[in-house]
Amino acid sequence: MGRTGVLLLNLGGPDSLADVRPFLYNLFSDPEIIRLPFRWLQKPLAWLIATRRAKTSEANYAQIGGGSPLREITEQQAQALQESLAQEGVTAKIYIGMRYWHPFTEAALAQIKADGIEELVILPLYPQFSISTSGSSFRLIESLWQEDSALQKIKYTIIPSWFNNRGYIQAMVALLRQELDQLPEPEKATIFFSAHGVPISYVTEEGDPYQAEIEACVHLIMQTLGRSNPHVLAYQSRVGPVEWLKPYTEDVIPELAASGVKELVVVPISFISEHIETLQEIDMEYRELAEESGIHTFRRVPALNTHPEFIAGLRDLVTTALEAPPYTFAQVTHPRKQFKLYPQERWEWGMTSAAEVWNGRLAMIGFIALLLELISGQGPLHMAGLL
Ligand SMILES: C=CC1=C(C)c2cc3[nH]c(cc4nc(cc5[nH]c(cc1n2)c(C)c5CCC(=O)O)C(CCC(=O)O)=C4C)c(C)c3C=C
Ligand SMILES: [Fe+2]
Repeated sequence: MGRTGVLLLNLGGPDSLADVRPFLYNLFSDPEIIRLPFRWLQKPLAWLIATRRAKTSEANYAQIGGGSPLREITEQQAQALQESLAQEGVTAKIYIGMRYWHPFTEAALAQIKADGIEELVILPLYPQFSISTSGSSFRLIESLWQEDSALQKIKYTIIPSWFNNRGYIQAMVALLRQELDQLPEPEKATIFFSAHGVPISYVTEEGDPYQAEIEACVHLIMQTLGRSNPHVLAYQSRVGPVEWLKPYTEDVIPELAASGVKELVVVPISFISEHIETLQEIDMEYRELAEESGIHTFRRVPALNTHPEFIAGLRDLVTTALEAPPYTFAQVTHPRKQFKLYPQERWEWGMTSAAEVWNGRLAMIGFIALLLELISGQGPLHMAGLL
């Protein structure tokens, strides 16, 4: 076996409050996060949204100590994974590639080349695949691969998602059980699975398997738990005006309270590390909402971080991937329809479906603007003397 490396992928988070705005700019510059018909619009719009959002986002990060703990926790996970692999006789160097903040994926790949890695396992730290997370990182790595002959010499394999991994499920269940058992009547509490949302169009139009993998994961956790607690699944962290996967966490909490639920145990389902969406959004915002709505017990299952069963699960994923035939970028396709899940459909001139949609939207905007101008008697066409 040649020199082996494992590349852990994650989203990244600001290390300090000063990093929040540039981090948001990087995030919104990604076409997998905001989809626009014209590439040239992406950066100016990213700048605008990052600038508008920075204040709220900074205040949220200030509430959790002034930055994201994601980098530190990921480093601990990398260390634990390296040790666990070594115990199984596998010598591997672990690299961290964040998508939107340090240590960036580009820097990790440069180090992988410098270290002369010959065999690489690419492991996203997202249990469920989404075009917006693992897909975005795969797209970036594939494009870097295509333009670099040194990278092309590395034998690589991808693990697209691992929501059904044994160690992961068992660790989730162990933590959930621990939390339930601290209640006077553990079997009565409602288990509330809260997943990070994505725009619904990713699932319905682009074929993102994210929702199906989240639902399958919830099913596996409940099956392994083997208890009859009532449970619900909802989606949190919505950004922007478009419709996201439903139901929304902030709607379901008061609905449950209104139906008489008094005890909630929240399971953050799409996150394996503590970060802003667990420490601030769930622990502060949703807790307050729950208490205001009349829920008297609100507990949150901790994120996995370096839970030993979870790390053992990651180790098994790596060792299995090293033994199996390589799984390549080209194989990350829609589970049933066999089209590639990333890169997203790019804007193409001509009679494409994207062109039809955008022509339709622009025509509607133009029609409404004309109508408003005719009703109000004011507007650019009047100014130009055309009306
Ligand atoms: C499964 C995990 C995640 C999915 C799916 C996801 C999609 C997604 N996220 C945004 C917008 C934001 N995400 C932000 C931070 C953030 N998101 C995830 C995970 C998923 N995102 C992580 C791990 C983090 C980092 C958290 C940290 O501790 O720093 C942010 C910034 C924070 C904030 O201002 O709220 C934004 C914005 C979109 C639009 C999206 C799908 C299209
Ligand atoms: Fe996010």
